[in-house]
Amino acid sequence: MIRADNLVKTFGEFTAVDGISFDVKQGEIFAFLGPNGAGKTTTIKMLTTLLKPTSGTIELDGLNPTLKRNEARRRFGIVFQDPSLDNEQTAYENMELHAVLYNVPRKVRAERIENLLKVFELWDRKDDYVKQFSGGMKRRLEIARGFLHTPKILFLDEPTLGLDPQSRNQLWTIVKRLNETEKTTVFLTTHYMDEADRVAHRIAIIDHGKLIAQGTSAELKISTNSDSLEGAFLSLTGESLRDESASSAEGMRQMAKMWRR
Ligand SMILES: Nc1ncnc2c1ncn2[C@@H]1O[C@H](COP(=O)(O)OP(=O)(O)OP(=O)(O)O)[C@@H](O)[C@H]1O
Repeated sequence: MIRADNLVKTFGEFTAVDGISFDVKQGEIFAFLGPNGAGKTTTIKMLTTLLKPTSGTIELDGLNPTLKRNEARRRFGIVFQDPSLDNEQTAYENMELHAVLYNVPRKVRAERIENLLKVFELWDRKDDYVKQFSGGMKRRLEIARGFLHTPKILFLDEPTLGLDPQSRNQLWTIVKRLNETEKTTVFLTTHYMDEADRVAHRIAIIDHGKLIAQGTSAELKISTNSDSLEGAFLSLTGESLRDESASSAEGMRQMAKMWRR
């Protein structure tokens, strides 16, 4: 469903993504796990036609998104780190606008919005302004919106950043359920190992722009002789996720991202 072959992205002299290849099957939840600055967002931007690869090829549902940009775009939904909801509109209005933009047929629009708002436990708040929502509710609404046009693939870039454990848990439970019922392929990035371990069918570990391992959580543990994903990660990278031993500058960057929500 998603195939990347020897994908490279350079910014001037700097190589942010350094020759990565992977294959995501239909219906799979695939996690890109890596520390801040590893190249996760750059990869997602290339996969979703927002950045042009320096070299390498991408295939999305059999299409080359660089050549068939609009056709490819119709097949996926994206939820980025930066919030894109309109705070001055209600939850329902945000959904409706997106449905119109993505040509969700008028006949099914209302039903689909109602279903998704119910699944994401926001139906009873549908007429409230988004500015009154908590961070967790906003994230749920963004992801509900991402599912609206029945995409074949949903890209989620660090969707749980800044959420409390309960909201993270709730969000993943819902995404997993939709992955099962709608068979949506999910490509997500995270730097939380427990999330990748719990949610993803397969995990790719990225660091300094390179994929250093990929497989199921069990495969990664076996190949590194570790009893946890964290142990596997440490064994593969020789370091803990940089975020966990964050420098003060990195800490501030994380805080800034959270407050922007
Ligand atoms: N437009 C750009 N120009 C120059 N450098 C960039 C640009 N975009 C990203 N980078 C650099 O590329 C590297 C990878 O960034 P990227 O955002 O892909 O990392 P990430 O793994 O998603 O991290 P985070 O979790 O912090 O978003 C970083 O060192 C970043 O500073």
